[in-house]
Amino acid sequence: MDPVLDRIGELRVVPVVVVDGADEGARLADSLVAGGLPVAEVTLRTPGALAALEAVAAQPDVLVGAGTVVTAAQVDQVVEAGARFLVSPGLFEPVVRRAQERGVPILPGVATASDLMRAVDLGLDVVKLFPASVVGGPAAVKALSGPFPQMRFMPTGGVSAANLHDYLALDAVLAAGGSWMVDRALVTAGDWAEITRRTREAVGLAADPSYREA
Ligand SMILES: O=C(O)C(=O)C[C@H](O)[C@H](O)COP(=O)(O)O
Repeated sequence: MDPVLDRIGELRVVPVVVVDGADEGARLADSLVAGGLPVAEVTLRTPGALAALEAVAAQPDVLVGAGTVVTAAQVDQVVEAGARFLVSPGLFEPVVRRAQERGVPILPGVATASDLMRAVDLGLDVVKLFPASVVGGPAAVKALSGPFPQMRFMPTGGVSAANLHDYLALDAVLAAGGSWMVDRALVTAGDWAEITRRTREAVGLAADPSYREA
């Protein structure tokens, strides 16, 4: 597997963040490092998302990716801003192919077996399951893994501290993604301490081996 995806698999949890501008990006990076989870998927959902991405990328300890990448042009923009992995809500071939041309791993969103067939055809071995809770949660991962035993998933959408273990217990799950640690309201309120607390809690949950026995 790609070394960046391997690293995501070691970290097991990927905070999905909505941050706007370099200042929020830098503070976010510090908060995640303080919480022991040096990885972020910076979504392209704010006017200052690229500046935020660059600020996170400037923190050498943090593995930064870009989320909500929906066009091939955005692939170029985020790679140039320093993104080391890309995440897309769906599977759109021009986006996947551009990422492959740029040599940056991409996790496109899948929700059906047909999406997975296209992912396999594109040579992918890790995908995002999105929106995970809506398409069936851990049961959907299990069911979709049947015909695609080599595929690994990053369920995202509706993941929280309350259900993280249900996903991480599955062998097919590389890591789980979600915004619960970095709620947008906490960012706008400047409550970086709460972001660090939630991040640390997620790290603790991911490190707790009890879910393996469930
Ligand atoms: O737009 C994208 O590319 C995304 O990455 C979507 C996010 O993964 C989800 O919006 C996170 O879902 P929640 O954790 O339920 O907030």
